[in-house]
Amino acid sequence: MSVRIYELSKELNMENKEVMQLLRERGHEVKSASSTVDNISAQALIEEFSGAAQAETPEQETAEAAPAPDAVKSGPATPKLPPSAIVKTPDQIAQEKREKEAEEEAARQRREDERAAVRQAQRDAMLSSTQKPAAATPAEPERKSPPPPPPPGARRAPIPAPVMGPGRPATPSVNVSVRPAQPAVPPRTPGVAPAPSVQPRAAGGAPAPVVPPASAVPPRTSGAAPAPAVPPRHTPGVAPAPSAPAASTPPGATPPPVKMPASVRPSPSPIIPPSIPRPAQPGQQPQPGQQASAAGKVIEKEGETIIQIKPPIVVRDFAILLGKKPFQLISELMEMGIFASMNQAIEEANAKQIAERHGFTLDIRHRGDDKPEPKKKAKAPREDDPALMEERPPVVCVLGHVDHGKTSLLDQIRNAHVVSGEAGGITQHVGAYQVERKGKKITFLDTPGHAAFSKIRERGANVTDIAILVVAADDGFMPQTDEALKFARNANVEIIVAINKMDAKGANIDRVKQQMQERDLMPEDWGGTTLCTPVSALEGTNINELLELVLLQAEVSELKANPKAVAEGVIVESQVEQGRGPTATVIVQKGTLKVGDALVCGPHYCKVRAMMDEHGKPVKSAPPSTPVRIMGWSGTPVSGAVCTVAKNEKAAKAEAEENAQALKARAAAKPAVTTGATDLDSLLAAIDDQSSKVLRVVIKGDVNGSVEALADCLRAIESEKVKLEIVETGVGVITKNDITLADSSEACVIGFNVKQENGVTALAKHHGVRIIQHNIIYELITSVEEAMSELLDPEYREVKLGMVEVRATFPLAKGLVAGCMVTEGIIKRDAHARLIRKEVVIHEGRIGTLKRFKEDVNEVRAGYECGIQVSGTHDYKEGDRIECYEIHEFRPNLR
Ligand SMILES: Nc1nc2c(ncn2[C@@H]2O[C@H](COP(=O)(O)OP(=O)(O)OP(=O)(O)O)[C@@H](O)[C@H]2O)c(=O)[nH]1
Repeated sequence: MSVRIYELSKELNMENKEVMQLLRERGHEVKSASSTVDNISAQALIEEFSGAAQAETPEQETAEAAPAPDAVKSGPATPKLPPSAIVKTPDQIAQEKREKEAEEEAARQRREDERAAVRQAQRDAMLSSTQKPAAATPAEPERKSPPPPPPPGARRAPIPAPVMGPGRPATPSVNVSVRPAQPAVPPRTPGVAPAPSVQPRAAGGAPAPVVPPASAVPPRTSGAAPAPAVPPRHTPGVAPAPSAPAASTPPGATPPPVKMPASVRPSPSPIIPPSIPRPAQPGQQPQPGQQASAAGKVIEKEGETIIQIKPPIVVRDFAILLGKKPFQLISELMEMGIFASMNQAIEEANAKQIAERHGFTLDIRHRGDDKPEPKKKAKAPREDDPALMEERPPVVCVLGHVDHGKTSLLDQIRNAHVVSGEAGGITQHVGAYQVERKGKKITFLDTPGHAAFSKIRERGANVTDIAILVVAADDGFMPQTDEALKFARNANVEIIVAINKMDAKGANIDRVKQQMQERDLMPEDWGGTTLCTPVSALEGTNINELLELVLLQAEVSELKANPKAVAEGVIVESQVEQGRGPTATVIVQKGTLKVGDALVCGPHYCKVRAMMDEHGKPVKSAPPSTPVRIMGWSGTPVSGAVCTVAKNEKAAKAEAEENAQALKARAAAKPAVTTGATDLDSLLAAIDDQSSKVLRVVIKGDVNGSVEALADCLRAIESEKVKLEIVETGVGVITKNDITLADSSEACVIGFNVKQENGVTALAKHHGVRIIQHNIIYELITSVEEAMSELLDPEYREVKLGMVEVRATFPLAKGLVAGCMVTEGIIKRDAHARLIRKEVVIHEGRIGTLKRFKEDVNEVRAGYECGIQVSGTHDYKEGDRIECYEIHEFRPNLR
């Protein structure tokens, strides 16, 4: 219920202005005479002033109490209304209604503002209560404010307590004001006056000034005294004494819950429930692990004191965390040129700087930073878990100098006849085979011995566990034996030396052992650690002993792999097979490869269509150390590359495409060769380079490794006169496409150990493309060198044929003929001739006429006489000499 001011004025018999002034002094927000005031306040005013008014005008009361004479006259007496009753006209009611609606709207707005202010105040109070437990009561909303002191001279009625919501605790004393559940302060019950708000008492015991309405009070900030001009006595760490209430407690009112002298009052800590972590006191270094502020905390981690805080970093919160007083932080900020109030946020960089200055590490936790990490899936058992490892066959590589008997040895071991099938009697690519000895498998790699295949040999060494170094007993260590030893050592594989050809004439096993010793390969029987045995691949002597040594070494090395791991293998060789497409020989290194698996190897992928062993027999699965030939590749992967099993064919294809893109990008990123000449020398070199001849080639080979080896050999041809440029390399038969490519790039086709597709010869003839083919690598290299030198311009050299001496001259119809004696060599008709007189060449021409007696002849040898006529002259004299020679064309040397 509320009362209009003009009604109240009437009631009080006062001017509207006076009443409005009175109400404003009491903290009411009144705008006009039609503003309302709550019933209780109105009642208080009435009680306060009506007595005075009565005392001043007693007759007025009588007049009011007695019915008006007019009323008596005009009709029945109007019912006597209580003095506070107000009679309104319909217009007044309508006007009032409109005003009420406007008022309500304004009030609603005000309430929202107030609520926001209260929330802020509560937050502040919470912080300040944790920081300054005995701080003064927070600002109360307007309606809770005690009335202002009455004007001097005015009679005061007892001031009623502010209206409180049901169940709302009375304004608590000291620091518990914001904790509604504080049991020490009972809620106000109707009819019982609550304890008036306790105001901080100024030093000296003067009554605390009245707190102005909340709207007039700026939001309270932690550490700052509330609105009163005199701040409460307060020293950090010492709880300030609660001040006495401003007015004496009314009878029946609940006494303030905490009211003790400062000397005996306990420190604020007991008031703080144990569940609320004790904050750091301002100016006191916060202890790690202690929650210093609702906005953050200080923790100790790995010797570092870390402040964890959520943005925005408000000065007050930050000061608490730093163990500083807010004003100290504010002044520090000012020194940095930053002006911020306690409630303002500062930038993260500045906060970091300050934190570091005070020996803290600032950990700013942005939204989402605290999110718990997604739970990791249960760990799958590690592939390299020793418990999952199983024994696997050793992969053995046979290395050695050319013709020292590597293939013969393998041949003996597996009782096959590979040697006879090899072109030129040399191994030209890697074969992989598996043999069994005493129920245990051994995987063998047969590597080529020719120098051109050093790369393949190196690769062979890299994928093996044990290297058998074959040294011919009659030849000893040779350059490629040393090279093979280097590969084996680099690949960190165990070395077993097989001294082959022990049957051969001139075999000297001790000499080989001596050489082994020199190479730090001390044989076991000489007190060293290198396993070594003499063998004869030809006669099959000691082959079993050699296999025993391999198994012994494998046992010592404890070769194991997880057959259940994701399969992975190394490409030993790849090729394009007719009717099969690209195939690759792979040695499985871990896991078990199965038909249907999807593989990825660099830019190529494969859905394993079929797998075959070394005998061409199909196999369904290949456990570790098994060599298999795999069908289903998208291309020919590079030898030595690792292939892995992908989730499915789609994934393998996508990965391969990604790899291809990456390869392209890498190739594109390679710096372009600049031809810009910087000085005269380089300019000349550039001109020379441009004028130098180039042989472009398209290389086709039976297998990837051979093609690679051939390409390496061709690149190694050194010539300053002719350069070799490889346009394309490929595996498989020479196709029409190769011819077309060669034609468009003015290249020739080099085929190694491959056949031609039908129609290739005709197409090549048609386009004038040259095809150079051989099954033996070194012969092919020689042919390519010849083709290169053919590009060079021919050189011409004079070849002297003979010499004649002019003995006489004979006149003929066509002029003089020189009668000569051939003194050396041979004189040929049409040959070049030089007429020399007294060591001076007087004429050069050709032998036009050559006669023996009267007959024309083609040639006359030394010791015979002849008649010669040199074209273009008849000037012959006795004693002249005629030199006869030919001009021959020569192919210049490549180097
Ligand atoms: N006397 C004798 N001759 C052997 C023995 N082993 C191999 N040979 C001969 O040595 C020659 C070369 O044998 P290969 O097995 O082709 O030698 P390789 O080391 O495999 O040669 P590349 O394949 O070119 O690397 C052949 O003529 C063999 O007959 C042996 O134990 N005793």
